[in-house]
Amino acid sequence: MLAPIDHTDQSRRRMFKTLLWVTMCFGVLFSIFNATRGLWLLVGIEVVYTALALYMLVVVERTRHLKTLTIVYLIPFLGVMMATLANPDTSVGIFAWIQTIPIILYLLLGLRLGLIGSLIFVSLGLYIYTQHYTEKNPSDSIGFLLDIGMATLAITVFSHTYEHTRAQTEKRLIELISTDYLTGLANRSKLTEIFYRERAHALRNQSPLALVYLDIDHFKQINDRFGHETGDQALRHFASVLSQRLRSTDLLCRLGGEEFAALLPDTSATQAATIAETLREQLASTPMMVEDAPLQMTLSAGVASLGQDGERLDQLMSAADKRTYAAKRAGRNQVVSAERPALG
Ligand SMILES: Nc1nc2c(ncn2[C@@H]2O[C@H](COP(=O)(O)OP(=O)(O)OP(=O)(O)O)[C@@H](O)[C@H]2O)c(=O)[nH]1
Repeated sequence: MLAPIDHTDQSRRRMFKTLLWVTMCFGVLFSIFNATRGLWLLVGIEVVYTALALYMLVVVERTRHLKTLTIVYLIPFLGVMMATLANPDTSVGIFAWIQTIPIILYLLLGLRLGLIGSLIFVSLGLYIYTQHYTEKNPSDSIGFLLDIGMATLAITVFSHTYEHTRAQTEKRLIELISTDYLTGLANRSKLTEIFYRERAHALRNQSPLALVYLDIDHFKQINDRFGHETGDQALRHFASVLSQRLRSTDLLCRLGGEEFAALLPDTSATQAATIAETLREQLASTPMMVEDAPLQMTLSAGVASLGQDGERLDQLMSAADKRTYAAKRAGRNQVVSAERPALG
């Protein structure tokens, strides 16, 4: 049995941990450095922040609210950075750190928050710079401001483009690993993921949840008689006919070969058997055209429901599979459920 797909962004978690380690190391170094210069307020802030980074490192691995935790950490992080920039005793070279803002924000928070955060904090950093240095040495500082402003703009554009491409690629990959290439339906791994989501919803709301196994009858004969290409076409036909009859909240998926399953939220076993019966009739009355002649397909189905047949997906699959097998043995082209035994 496949485990549900974990869409938690592992790369962001890793990136956040890297930032925490970097903050801790620099926190220690800067606090020693600032202590030697007698900047005790900064030393205090850096020590507290290093301790916070250490605490976050402990919780980051198991948190389910990674984005919130990241924002909670980043706001004081950027606040400390701004306070350091604003301190007239720090050197002008400290402004080079402004360039790390877009990289950190895009990699940790994604496109929208990355852009908003970068605009706010980069502008603020450059504003602080103009307040503290332009007046002291106007000729040097304008050039420096332009250099650092342009370099930071370039880094922001690169970070934005990189994050956009990465997010698109990730979306496409998730689509690919959860879709059956032949029919375009969801595949088994998507069913696993959606089942656990729907089960949580059903348990929370005390609502029913049903699973229907659907198996094309004598599919091998289609392959043997008309060839594999037509067999593939028959699978697509099956998927298309059944999809049209189901609700948008139902999930039809191809388990493999000529076996399919439909996950029906808010549906009792009795209702699911009626729906499966409708699907059976619809398929039988919608033949596929092969070599200009109609080819009728039929299906055998087995119904299982959450609670009655178990709590886990493998238990429901096993119950539905057994009932489908009973339908096959009883002559095919029929639906079997706990209340509706095989006929024949
Ligand atoms: N064309 C095509 N055939 C496939 C695909 N996957 C599995 N098959 C074929 O599906 C057939 C399944 O045959 P069986 O398991 O005997 O099932 P059946 O002929 O439908 O018989 P019953 O289920 O007992 O009614 C096999 O011939 C497989 O080669 C596929 O992706 N495309």
